[in-house]
Amino acid sequence: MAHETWVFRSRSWLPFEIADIVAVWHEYRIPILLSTFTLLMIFRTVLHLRSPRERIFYTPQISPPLPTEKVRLLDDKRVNGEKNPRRIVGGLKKRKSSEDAAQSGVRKIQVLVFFSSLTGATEKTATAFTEDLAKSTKNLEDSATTFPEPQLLDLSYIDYDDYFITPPKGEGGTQFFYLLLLPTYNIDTVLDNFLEHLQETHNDFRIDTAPLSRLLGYSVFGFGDREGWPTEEEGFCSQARDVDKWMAKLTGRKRAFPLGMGDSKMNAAERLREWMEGVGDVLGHIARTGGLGEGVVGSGDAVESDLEDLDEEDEVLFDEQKIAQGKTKLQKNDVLNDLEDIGSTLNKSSVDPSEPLEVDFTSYSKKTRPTPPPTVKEMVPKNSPTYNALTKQGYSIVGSHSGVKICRWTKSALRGRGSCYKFSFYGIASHQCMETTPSLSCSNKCVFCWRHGTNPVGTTWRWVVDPPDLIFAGVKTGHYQKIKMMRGVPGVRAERFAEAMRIRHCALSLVGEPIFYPHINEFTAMLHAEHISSFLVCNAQHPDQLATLKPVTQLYVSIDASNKESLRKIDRPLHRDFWERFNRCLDILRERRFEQRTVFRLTLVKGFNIEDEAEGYAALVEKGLPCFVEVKGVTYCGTSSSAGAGLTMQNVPFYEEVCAFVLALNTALAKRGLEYGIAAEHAHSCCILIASQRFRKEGKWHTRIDYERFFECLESRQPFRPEDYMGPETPEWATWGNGGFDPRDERVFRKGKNKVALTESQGEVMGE
Ligand SMILES: Cc1cc2nc3c(=O)[nH]c(=O)nc-3n(C[C@H](O)[C@H](O)[C@H](O)COP(=O)(O)O)c2cc1C
Ligand code: SF4
Repeated sequence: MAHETWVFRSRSWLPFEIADIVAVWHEYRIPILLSTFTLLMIFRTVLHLRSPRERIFYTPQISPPLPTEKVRLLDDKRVNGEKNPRRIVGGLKKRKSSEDAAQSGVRKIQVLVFFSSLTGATEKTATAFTEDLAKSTKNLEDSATTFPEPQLLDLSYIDYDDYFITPPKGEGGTQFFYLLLLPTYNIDTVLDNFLEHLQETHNDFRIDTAPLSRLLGYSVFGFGDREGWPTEEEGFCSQARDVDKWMAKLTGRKRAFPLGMGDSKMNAAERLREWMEGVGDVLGHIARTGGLGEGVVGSGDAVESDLEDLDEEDEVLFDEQKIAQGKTKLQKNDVLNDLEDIGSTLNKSSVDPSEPLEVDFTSYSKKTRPTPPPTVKEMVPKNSPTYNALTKQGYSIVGSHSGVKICRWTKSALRGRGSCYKFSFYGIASHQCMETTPSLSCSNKCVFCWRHGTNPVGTTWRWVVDPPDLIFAGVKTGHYQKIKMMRGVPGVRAERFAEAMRIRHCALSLVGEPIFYPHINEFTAMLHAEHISSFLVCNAQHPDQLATLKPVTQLYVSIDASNKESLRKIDRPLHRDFWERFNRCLDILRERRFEQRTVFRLTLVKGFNIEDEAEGYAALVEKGLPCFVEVKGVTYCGTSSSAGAGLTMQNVPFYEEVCAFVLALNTALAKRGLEYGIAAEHAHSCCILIASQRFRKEGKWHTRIDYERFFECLESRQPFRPEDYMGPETPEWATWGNGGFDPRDERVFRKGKNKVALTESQGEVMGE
């Protein structure tokens, strides 16, 4: 009854009956339920997509920094080097990104110094190091960048997952930079676990192979003991080297500075100081630019033979842009294309028609002499094929007619793999040598010239002349830039890298003819003012310029043949009076032999200038009386131009053939009563040195140079003789009969080369 009353009452004010609703529900409930469910799903999806995604790994916030002691107390799980199960935790967490920092306009760079120590030496050093670092990073701060105090973290106490699976999440978009100071132990220590962790992380298929790529960079310094482990092969600093390798992989090759290594009983403090300076420079660069900067495998040298030695995984590429673009190895190789290939890609028809034609003003009659072009143009304009070809080959073009490039020996020396023959003969450390030219143009087209086809030729200067200070500053910048690019290359030694940041020698011989440049004397004066020695090579075709050249440390003329016909065939000179010019240059050299060290450089090409020419060369030596005669086998480069000149591998002499020639020349010189002798050799680059007896004292050769003495002599403004800056005795290993390879360096044979078919020297490509 009560129910009826309620129904009745409802009826009185509702517009429809409840029974109707029930009926509707029964009829439409399935579509209603389905549409409600669909709407809910859409709503949920929209919400999900709009909220920021988070990676599944959890790592704690790291700011404010935890002192080492606290870290130790919080986590003593690893005290005995025990390995804990890997923790991978899921969950949605909003992460602060580095964009926050960008938004606030201030970049925060947190340096974390990791160390490990068993007997306490590394811990002590790392503590002092971190304190010093705190001071030096403060000096790098400006309104746009701050460096929170570097943190010192003991690898025995931290949880690796917090730092070595992904970088920690810093507050306010803090970015991280890792430094690792590590001893090496050939017994089981925490470092074995650490290395295992790095390796596992790299190989874990659930994790990105480079999960630490968000780091700004990293660098490792190793402590070892050379007394027990004298060489790297025997285990010197082996664990630091391994960590360095794994970190390269995990960070996506962000080795910010080369691995440093120090002998804790001998030189660790000094090596660490150099390494710290280098790391400081890199941090400064990051503070200024936000990144590690440009860099490619090697230096971009077209003759990048070293590349073959690099494990592909070890290659280092700093250029973030390139990484972002995902450049393939193929593309990179394309950039580093071989000189040879580039030479051939520059087909003859690609000569820039806008460039003035070569004109030999010296040999036209007045009547037929064409009028010179009215406007003075640039020798190598930026939009010319020559510019593109040269830059592709790894040259940095400075101004409009100068170039700089680091040679393969410079790179080899940076990696402790030997310097060029000039170290054996004259004490030039290749990693401190800059190869450059103030004139990319030349007046010969030598058959063996591997730059032929890409460099401009001409007999007179008819281009814009750049001021010497512009060239000097530009080539130094270009050289240092290329050295810096090497800092992430595996095997580069920190101490050599640090030394390389001070140029001590300049080889003016790269390509073209340096004395062609009208201000060559001002340019060499600038080198000397900075105590950079000068080795200048000229092609014996510009006697007037040679006559006015001021003393350089060592003056070369290229002697590519012993007679006129042979010279025409091999040098293919543009000057019609080339033989007269050549002879005048020899006369000038003879006059100069008591003012500076003079050198004949002979490049032997089998089938062109070796056979039966020893006598002819002896006659030339008698004419020029150089202090030294460098004899070198030609290097085959396989360019289309050399092939076009009929040059093949058959024209490359074996080292034994070069030795036989040198013996014949030595005999021919003795027959003429000339006082010379075979002083030194560098079999590795197929090069032998004949020296005047003026450079022999008490039965020992003194072919090396006292560079500081040279500058003293120069600065005294008094006349001086080459003997005045004669250096110490030529080292035993460099003298004739001993091969000439510095025993302190590691000898590396190029992979895939058939050592039976090629001599070492044939397999190597000379830097110049
Ligand atoms: C048992 C033992 C093994 C070592 N093994 C190596 C080694 O394989 N290679 C190396 O270069 N140094 C080796 N060392 C030298 C240490 O790495 C070096 O003394 C280091 O400075 C020690 O640092 P720490 O005092 O921080 O532990 C070894 C030293 C010891 C005591
Ligand atoms: S090859 Fe030439 S440029 Fe290279 S290190 Fe030797 S002298 Fe210097």
